[in-house]
Amino acid sequence: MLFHVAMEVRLPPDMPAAKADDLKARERDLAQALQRQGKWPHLWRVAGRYANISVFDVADADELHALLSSLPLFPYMDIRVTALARHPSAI
Ligand SMILES: O=C(O)CC1=CCC(=O)O1
Repeated sequence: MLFHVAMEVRLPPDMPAAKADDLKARERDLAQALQRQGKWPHLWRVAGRYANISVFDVADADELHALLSSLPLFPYMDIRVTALARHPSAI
């Protein structure tokens, strides 16, 4: 099942740089593992914002929630999820 996921990252301005760097490094490692597994087939930067547009390919909303909530940056992200269904005109 495909989900469109929009993530906006909002790190507290007073977060120590070392903590932010650690969170970002762990986020990258997990994101790249999920990409290699085929569960995160699209990851795009939104130009001009600390945000991304992603597509996840997972079994269901429960798996998506488990993945998203395991992301190190999860506590600092505003996440909007849209479930995708096949368009009847898509070829
Ligand atoms: O930088 C972001 O948009 C947040 C993020 C998601 C996966 C990743 O590596 O960073």
